[in-house]
Amino acid sequence: MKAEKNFSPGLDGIVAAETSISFLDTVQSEIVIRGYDLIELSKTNTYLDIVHLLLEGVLPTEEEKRKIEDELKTEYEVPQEIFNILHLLPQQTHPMDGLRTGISALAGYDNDIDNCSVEMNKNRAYKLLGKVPTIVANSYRILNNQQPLTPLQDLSYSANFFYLVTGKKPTPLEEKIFDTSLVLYSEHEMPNSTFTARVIASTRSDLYGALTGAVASLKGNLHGGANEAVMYMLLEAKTVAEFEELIETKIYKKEKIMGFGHRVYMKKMDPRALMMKEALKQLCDQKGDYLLYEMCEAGERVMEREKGIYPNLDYYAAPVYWMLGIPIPLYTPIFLSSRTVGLCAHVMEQHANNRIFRPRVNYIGERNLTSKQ
Ligand SMILES: CC(=O)SCCNC(=O)CCNC(=O)[C@H](O)C(C)(C)COP(=O)(O)OP(=O)(O)OC[C@H]1O[C@@H](n2cnc3c(N)ncnc32)[C@H](O)[C@@H]1OP(=O)(O)O
Ligand SMILES: O=C([O-])CC(=O)C(=O)O
Repeated sequence: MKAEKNFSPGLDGIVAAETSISFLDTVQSEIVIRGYDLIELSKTNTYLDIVHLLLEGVLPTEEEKRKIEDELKTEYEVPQEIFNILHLLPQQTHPMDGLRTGISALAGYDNDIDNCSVEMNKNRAYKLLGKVPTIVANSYRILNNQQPLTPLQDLSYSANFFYLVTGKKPTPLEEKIFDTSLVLYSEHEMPNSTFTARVIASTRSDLYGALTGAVASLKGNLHGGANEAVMYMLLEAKTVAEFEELIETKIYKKEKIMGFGHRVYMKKMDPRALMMKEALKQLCDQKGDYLLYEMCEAGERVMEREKGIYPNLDYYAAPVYWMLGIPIPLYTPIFLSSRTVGLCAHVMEQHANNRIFRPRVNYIGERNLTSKQ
């Protein structure tokens, strides 16, 4: 049957929204975030600057930054009932599913949930930015029979998050690199999870529901779940030669290599990956151990030679998180936590200028059947 409607599998190349939040400009090689280049921002600004930029539309003054940090600190605490729910989950539950459950349950604490005004959603976004790191870390701890950790008020936002996921206070270098990873993960135009959140929001459903859907989307290893998959793949090899062989075998078997490829960057390197590669180098310099760095570079060379495909952010974020001492099942939840701000900005924008998403299909099934014998 001839297709009657425009159809692009995976919505490849289809424009799904008008936005003033972000844009991947592949011609000028720029990740535009409210007018700024994300890569430049990651060199000079912190995650809280990006939070202010995404939610308020402008970079903050020093005083505004202090104010949002103070405000976020008042939101670190999570209702005990959320932890009680997490305690009821089977131990094999992935922390990403614990996080999905936790964010979903927070909806019940909102007394004005049907109010989707920009101001209300912005207040919710700040509350979520305070609570999500606490839920991320403690869902992992609870599911691993460890006592939940209490956030430390005397640390910066990112240092406290680092403390929650590792159980130790970061050195200045560790804090800087962890914060940079949060900046790089904060927002990226219209990936599957953001699209999911906007589709849910477009029915006038609430921010918690939109985020819950986005968590489920981001968990998949074609998307955010790739950072954990990359680390498991790296751990399969003990030497550079073994890692090269592993990648070659996977290519031979026509398997997807985690941490490579991207719908928008296609055959170019994700510029965020380069920033994390530099961070990995710094961590290796400090430790005097370059094995992971050399394995990653070797993997890059094999993929360039055999497939002409380059790393995305997850490829280098994974070994960076490993070197920082973060448990692997927390890599994707950390990505989601950082992306919370971008997702909230998109839900706010969708609610403020909404039309329900309702696409059509090319029907390729049967017609004119009859139930009568
Ligand atoms: C931060 C992030 O969320 S970034 C994404 C993280 N995800 C991953 O790293 C998972 C691995 N990568 C992939 O699966 C893909 O590159 C995606 C999902 C990111 C993009 O998918 P799409 O845009 O649909 O590209 P698609 O999967 O069609 O790939 C196009 C071609 O490149 C190949 N290809 C793409 N990525 C890879 C890869 N990682 N390993 C091997 N081959 C690949 C495909 O096999 C396909 O080849 P073919 O045309 O010969 O069949
Ligand atoms: O843009 C995408 O499709 C995936 C991605 O890199 C991200 O969400 O950071």
